[in-house]
Amino acid sequence: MEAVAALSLLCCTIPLIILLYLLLFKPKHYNLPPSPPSWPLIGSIPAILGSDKPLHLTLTDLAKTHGPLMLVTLGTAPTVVASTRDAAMEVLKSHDKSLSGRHIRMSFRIKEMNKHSLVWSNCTDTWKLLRRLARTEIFSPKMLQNQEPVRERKVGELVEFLREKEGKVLMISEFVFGTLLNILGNVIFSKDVFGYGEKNEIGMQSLIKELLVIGASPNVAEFYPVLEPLDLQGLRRRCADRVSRVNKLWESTVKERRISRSGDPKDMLDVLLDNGFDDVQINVLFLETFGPGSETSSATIEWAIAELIRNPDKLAKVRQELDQVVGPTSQVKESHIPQLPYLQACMKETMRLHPAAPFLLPHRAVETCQVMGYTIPKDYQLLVNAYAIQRDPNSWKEPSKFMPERFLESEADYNGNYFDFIPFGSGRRICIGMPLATRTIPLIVSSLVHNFSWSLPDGKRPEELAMNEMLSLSLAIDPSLTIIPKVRIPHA
Ligand code: HEM
Repeated sequence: MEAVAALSLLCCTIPLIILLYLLLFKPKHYNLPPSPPSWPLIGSIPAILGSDKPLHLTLTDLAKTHGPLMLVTLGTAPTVVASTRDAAMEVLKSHDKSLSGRHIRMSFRIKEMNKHSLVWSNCTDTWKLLRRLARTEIFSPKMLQNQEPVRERKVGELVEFLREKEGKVLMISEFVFGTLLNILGNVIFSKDVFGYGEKNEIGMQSLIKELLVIGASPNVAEFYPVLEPLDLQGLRRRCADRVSRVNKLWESTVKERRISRSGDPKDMLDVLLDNGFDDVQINVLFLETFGPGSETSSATIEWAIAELIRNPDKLAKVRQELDQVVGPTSQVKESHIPQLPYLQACMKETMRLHPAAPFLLPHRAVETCQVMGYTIPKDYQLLVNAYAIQRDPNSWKEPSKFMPERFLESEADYNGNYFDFIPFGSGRRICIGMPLATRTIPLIVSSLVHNFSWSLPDGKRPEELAMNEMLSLSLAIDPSLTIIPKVRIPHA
């Protein structure tokens, strides 16, 4: 009797469980993009872990088998990856609005922050206001021009510091990162935040670096979103701690400016105060300028120097152009950059081969939509594989080679209209810092090339320089570049 009852219970509950599963988890009638083999609960993790390569290379390889739009389920988290120019155009142009949401990284899900975030929020009215302020005021041509002498001064300080280190082995990214923080500090609130030497250091560099490292650490909740509230690895808690410590570093600056604000806006803080932003909003926006602005630019500069060292003939061409346009004993100014086409081609070629954000920032479908004949259900995460696109042999001749010349005759620019080349993204979420980055990065690289010749430690030859990639929040060279400066231009 009991057996019969148990059997009937089982017969009733199994279909119920299947029905619930299909209703809750299985999108019906969806023609989802092709996927590598996927199993319940683990998804395509074996296909990803089976490769010993970093994620951007594994996904580039998988796309060769599964196509330009592929579905990769990591644990239980479905992610659609777009890996060709046409797929990127569909995601970032044709379906820009539907796919413009953000998938917030689990470690950055700090309530107070995300509410006011520019980077992680959907395209809300506040986000639109912030983008407008960024375009028309904070990074407007007028503001950038007004701040030009400060940026040149900050790069001059870097050059002076490096002169004193002539003949020493240096990890160049450390000082470039500090210089970028100072440039950003002056864009944000007209102050330096990094000192070349321990006694001048206020701790901003280490806090920002720690925050980026913690944020980039693998978080099990990315694979099993249901675990997110538990913060099992304590990553969100540690991020929140660094955020509150870094906020304290500019607390008094904001307070003083609230009392003494007057005249035309001269930096980001003035613009935010003029538009009625409160302290919490200001903290979030400062952090979202220091964070994405420093790490991406620093990685790009390091790659550019590494490529030029590895390619002495290209380095010689950059030097020759600088000697002609700037003069052999003068310092580079931002106003020289438009007259330096070969340098600009080197910058583009660096960002093509080594995009600092190889998947852009993660997008999210805000509504279900059809892309290239496949369905992308609401809330699915989307990655645009800029790394694969910018090395696609269908678009680029000898795609793995550093050939700046290819950009001399090309129309390709950073503006997101040329879908083979999207280091800053495209569409409504295109990088807001692009006008600043495209001034600062060539200024720093050209100043380093013009003022110094560089050699590698231990007598290593240029062709022996390893160009291994490491993907954390940005795509970085691994190990960090160490070089020895030799002064070319005596004191100006
Ligand atoms: C080499 C330098 C840089 C690169 C390669 C870069 C790249 C990117 C990319 C790929 C995106 C995402 C686009 C998308 O999701 O479709 C982005 C977004 C963003 N970037 Fe940059 N970036 C750089 C420098 C900067 C700088 C200097 C700042 C600030 C001063 C900045 C601030 C931001 C912000 C706030 C966003 C989020 C925009 C939004 O979601 O609406 N970036 N950047």
